[in-house]
Amino acid sequence: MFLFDVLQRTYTVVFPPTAPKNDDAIRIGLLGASKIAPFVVVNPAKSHPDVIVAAVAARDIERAKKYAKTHGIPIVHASYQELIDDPAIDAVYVALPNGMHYEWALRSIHAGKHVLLEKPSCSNAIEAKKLFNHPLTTAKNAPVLLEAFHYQFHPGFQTFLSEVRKSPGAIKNVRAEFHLSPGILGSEDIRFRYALGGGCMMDAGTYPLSIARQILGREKILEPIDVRYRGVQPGKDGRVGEPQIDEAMEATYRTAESVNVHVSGDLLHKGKWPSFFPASWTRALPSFKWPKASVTFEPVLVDMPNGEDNNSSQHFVQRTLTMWNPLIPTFYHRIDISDEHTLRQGDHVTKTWNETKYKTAYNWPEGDRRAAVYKDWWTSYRCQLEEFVNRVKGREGSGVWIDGAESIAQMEVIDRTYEKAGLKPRPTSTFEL
Ligand SMILES: NC(=O)C1=CN([C@@H]2O[C@H](COP(=O)(O)OP(=O)(O)OC[C@H]3O[C@@H](n4cnc5c(N)ncnc54)[C@H](OP(=O)(O)O)[C@@H]3O)[C@@H](O)[C@H]2O)C=CC1
Ligand SMILES: O=C1OC[C@@H](O)[C@H](O)[C@H]1O
Repeated sequence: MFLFDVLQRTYTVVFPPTAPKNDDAIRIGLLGASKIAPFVVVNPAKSHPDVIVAAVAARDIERAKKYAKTHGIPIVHASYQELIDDPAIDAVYVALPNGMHYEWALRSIHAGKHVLLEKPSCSNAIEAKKLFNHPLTTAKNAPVLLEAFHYQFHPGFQTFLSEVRKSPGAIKNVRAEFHLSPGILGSEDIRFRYALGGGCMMDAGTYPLSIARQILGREKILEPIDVRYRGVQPGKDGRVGEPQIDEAMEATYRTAESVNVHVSGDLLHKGKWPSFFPASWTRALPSFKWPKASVTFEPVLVDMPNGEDNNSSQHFVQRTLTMWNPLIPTFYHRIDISDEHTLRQGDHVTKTWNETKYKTAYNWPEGDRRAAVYKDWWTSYRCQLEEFVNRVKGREGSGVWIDGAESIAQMEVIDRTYEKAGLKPRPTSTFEL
């Protein structure tokens, strides 16, 4: 049954049912013939009655035409500006290099288009403040602007968060990681270019950081206390080796409440094989790791369990919550709720045992109004598109949203992390409007 469900969800993700389009469907244009747009917008739009992917623009018109043909997009524009000036377009998806997000999001809002903006929202916090606090963005009837942290829109991550909120004890440690295996990114990839806003903390690392901040609550300030990175070795795997680029990064933060936060990202995860293989064999071999987030709480004193009624004993429970695969949850994810029980007499531990419950959430809980709308096979991108459209249309939506203050706060931590590492925050665009 388990394997059948995985295969069925996966099949439906790849071949989604196509919805007939409503007359007032939102017409989205793609800025850039990017690799990611088919996953984030083109495929999810097929099953959405209120979205039509109407146009694409690329720097090279021939490339745009080819892309349009592959993905069945009717209009091709010769430049990004031409697309955002097209009155037939209501919204744009900005999947340009990070260093171009600020300028093209602002230009699009200026042209009155709603914007789905790839993460990270900008190159740094200076840009993020300018974008999200711009009078064009904050005006009463301003277009919708959303940083595309897709994983937050999936019921699986929201279920994990609600487990965090209802767990006993204060949060003690948070750990989150996302490591990409080699072979996914080419040597010329935008992620290895400083001028384009590249680096691991701007890419794979931005997710675990965002997840940790979601777990803690956005008002918590993360102060980096130890940041290490692996730079790109020039010439290695054909990469240019820019000195400001972090190919991998590990950062430890502390909050004012003394919570320890550990975030780890890698654009080229290699060599982490079981120790019975000699390290000299495996050092250069690609390795795979599931994206993961975990939270450990302080132990709390609870009632004695039945049958252990000893007045001089105390019963403590310490919880650890783990979410496996918060980033691509539709195929498979799991939430482990693990309670470590300890009976103590004074300083003496008399008994310990562990209880673990497992949860998954491919949809909202049964009976919840949202469960009637969402489908188990919806990817986090499809969920995100649903909420973007709900906002544009002024509908109620799931309640999950990422506002400008959140996007700014995320960029502020990224900047502080680079500074602590001894690297420069990513460069600020000179574009003004
Ligand atoms: N939400 C998610 O899961 C993911 C999000 N992303 C984000 O999406 C964005 C794009 O990533 P991805 O699709 O992987 O990247 P691509 O390299 O495939 O796309 C980037 C696009 O930017 C355009 N571009 C404009 N100027 C430049 C330039 N100087 N150098 C290179 N490209 C340029 C290109 O457009 P043109 O077609 O005009 O040549 C290209 O299509 C990034 O912000 C990334 O962080 C990426 C992957 C996953
Ligand atoms: O989801 C993702 O996976 C691969 C990354 O490089 C990318 O930018 C990210 O959004």
